[in-house]
Amino acid sequence: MASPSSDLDRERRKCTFNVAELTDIINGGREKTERRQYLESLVLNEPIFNYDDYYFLSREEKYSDAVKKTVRLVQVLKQHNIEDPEDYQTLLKYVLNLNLPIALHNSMFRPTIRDQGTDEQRKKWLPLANDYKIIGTYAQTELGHGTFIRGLETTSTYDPKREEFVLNTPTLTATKWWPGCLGKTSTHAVVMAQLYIKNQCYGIHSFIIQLRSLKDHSPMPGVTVGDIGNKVGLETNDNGFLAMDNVRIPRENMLMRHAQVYPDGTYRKPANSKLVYGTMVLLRATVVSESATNLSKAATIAIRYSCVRRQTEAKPGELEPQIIDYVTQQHKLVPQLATAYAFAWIARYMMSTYHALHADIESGHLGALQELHGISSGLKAFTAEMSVSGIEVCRRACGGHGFSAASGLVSMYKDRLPSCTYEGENTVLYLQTARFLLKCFRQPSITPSSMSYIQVKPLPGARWGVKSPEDLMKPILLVEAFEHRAQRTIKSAAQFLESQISQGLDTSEAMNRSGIEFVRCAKAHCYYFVTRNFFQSTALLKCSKEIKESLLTLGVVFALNGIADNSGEFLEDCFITGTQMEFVRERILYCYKQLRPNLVGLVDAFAFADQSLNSALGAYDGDVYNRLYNWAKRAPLNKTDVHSSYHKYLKPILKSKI
Ligand SMILES: CCCCCCCCCCCCCCCCCCCCCCCCCC(=O)SCCNC(=O)CCNC(=O)[C@H](O)C(C)(C)COP(=O)(O)OP(=O)(O)OC[C@H]1O[C@@H](n2cnc3c(N)ncnc32)[C@H](O)[C@@H]1OP(=O)(O)O
Ligand SMILES: Cc1cc2nc3c(=O)[nH]c(=O)nc-3n(C[C@H](O)[C@H](O)[C@H](O)COP(=O)(O)OP(=O)(O)OC[C@H]3O[C@@H](n4cnc5c(N)ncnc54)[C@H](O)[C@@H]3O)c2cc1C
Repeated sequence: MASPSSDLDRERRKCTFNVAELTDIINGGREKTERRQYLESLVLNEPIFNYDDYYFLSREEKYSDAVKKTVRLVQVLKQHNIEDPEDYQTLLKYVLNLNLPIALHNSMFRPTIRDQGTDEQRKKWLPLANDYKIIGTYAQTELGHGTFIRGLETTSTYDPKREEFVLNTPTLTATKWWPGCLGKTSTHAVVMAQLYIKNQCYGIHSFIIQLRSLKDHSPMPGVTVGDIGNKVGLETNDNGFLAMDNVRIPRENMLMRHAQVYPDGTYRKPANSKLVYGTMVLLRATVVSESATNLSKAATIAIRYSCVRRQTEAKPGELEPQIIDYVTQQHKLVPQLATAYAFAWIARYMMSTYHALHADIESGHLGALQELHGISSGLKAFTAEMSVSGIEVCRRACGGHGFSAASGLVSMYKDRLPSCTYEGENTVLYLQTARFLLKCFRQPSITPSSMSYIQVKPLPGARWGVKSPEDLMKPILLVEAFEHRAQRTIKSAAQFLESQISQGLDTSEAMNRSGIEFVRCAKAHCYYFVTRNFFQSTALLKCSKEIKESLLTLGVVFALNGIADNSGEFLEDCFITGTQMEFVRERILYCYKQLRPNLVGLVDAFAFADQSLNSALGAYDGDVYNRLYNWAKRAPLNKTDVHSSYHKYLKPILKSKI
């Protein structure tokens, strides 16, 4: 048998480009790589951030271990004056392989105060939060409602005599349920509740509530709080429940940047009622980036492993091939790698669009709200869905060892799975994007330039300009296919909706009946958007010819697999012919061959530290079998040669006479 390490060495020698150059591109430049290396150096050598036996821990031990790591992380951040959210995100992405029990503090609690608090409120709360003197979460979802925010039942009633709000959980279904870090960690929460003044309801607003004493962490009077119990994954997180019984807070604890309640109870409404949903939009944009990172990790593990794993001699006595040389294996993994790159590029687009449009909104240009919501909803759903299913493809591609916790892919899959649900259930978000697409379809004046393609009506009888398999290497033709599909499905969704209305259905019923068409067009739009962005961004890169070629070929794989997997949608109106579809399949195979020598280089370029992959199958040196064996020997069941259950249960039946 060939040595696994020499297999990876050989792969690395075959790579046609400079891996470090590609790492810089992925990180966003040499300076960013150096910053990342500096941040890594702060934590990687600390024993506390060791994850070797993490997969053996119970739920409670995992939570406790995560709290310990969190506290040390906070100390490191303070010690080195690290305050930039980008640095924090880099540490989470590349070094710390877990969901912290302060995830919601940094990703939602602080941003909500920043975006929805007045200057005075920011001045009061942010220093406390930034210094981790308080730890907060975002408590919106209830037992009875998650998607339909307007249906939340928690109440916050203004008492003008004492200038206080009184918060209540009036029913069982009003109990807050799911908020991350709520159960055991957080001392405070931004709670979303229906605002009542003088018996009139003004809808959902945000309030800061103290959950636990800052002296001994016990729940505050009137607050019932706890962990909701075990889940599929995210064992380090104490997703919680919260019920409030006449919890009084000062008037100043309502976040009043957009809407105000004056001491006498006068209410001033926000310029747009959706401003209160702003933090969710930020998190949806962040999920795009998380989806890219995690799929990159999964592809790294599965591709390295597939280069050291050998199986099935072709002829008796011959060296068994590396499993990566089976085209069926390439057909599982190369599309995941291509998707990981496509998502890394769209994540960068999403974050810069978020910052640009968020700045517009801050300066009062509220039209940007719709655009940001329309773009981020669909991309969150699309990337979460494909990333989660891609991680599972990678896991299965590792055969039996993919089922071992030591693969790192099991916990990754379980922890990423809820990204399809949290921050807006995927179907619901696709429907939101579809609404926006249809609005743009009807009203050119509100169509952002990034979506102007919607205004071009697809020509009936239009045909794809591909004449040969070689034509499929031309980005312009690939993007054209996705553009056509998106235009056609948006138009067809609009027509479907109109047909339902003309049959006499009211608007909401007609919208419901059009839901499947809506989701179809939103997905088609997202595939187009990501493909176009991939080729546009790659074309702009200043890099070696070899890197550009590899990236373009990955883009072709992403696009061609998208066409092959959704072939019905391209064949339906005869835009693509059966012969062209044969070209597509032929070219996919050709691209796999082109990319084969560079597969390890393309995953090495992500430069994940072994610690962050925490995988016996995917470590840089490829020493898979020693790692698996040594890991198994440390398993709690192997602490003694004879397990206590032998004495308790087995022994009597083994010793009993038949
Ligand atoms: C070193 C220092 C460090 C420092 C750091 C400092 C800070 C820096 C931070 C940096 C972060 C770094 C951390 C990274 C770590 C990441 C870790 C991740 C951990 C993840 C944990 C997981 C967390 C998970 C958390 C959660 O899960 S939190 C809960 C999430 N829950 C949902 O997402 C509910 C979904 N449901 C809805 O979003 C709505 O309900 C609904 C369906 C839209 C209908 O909404 P409704 O109100 O009914 O709407 P309608 O009245 O029908 O109106 C409909 C009309 O409004 C429109 N419209 C609806 N919305 C919006 C909207 N937004 N905007 C604009 N318009 C909108 C709509 O287009 C329509 O327009 P039209 O077509 O009519 O013109
Ligand atoms: C791990 C995890 C962490 C979370 N963290 C937080 C947190 O920190 N803070 C917080 O407040 N919440 C949190 N949540 C809650 C989360 O945001 C909600 O679960 C999510 O928004 C989905 O809402 P739901 O559970 O009500 O699903 P439901 O809306 O009940 O969805 C069930 C089904 O109904 C369908 N459906 C619902 N409405 C419609 C519609 N209008 N049209 C078509 N189909 C529809 C959905 O597509 C889905 O198939 C978390 C959830 C999880 C799983």
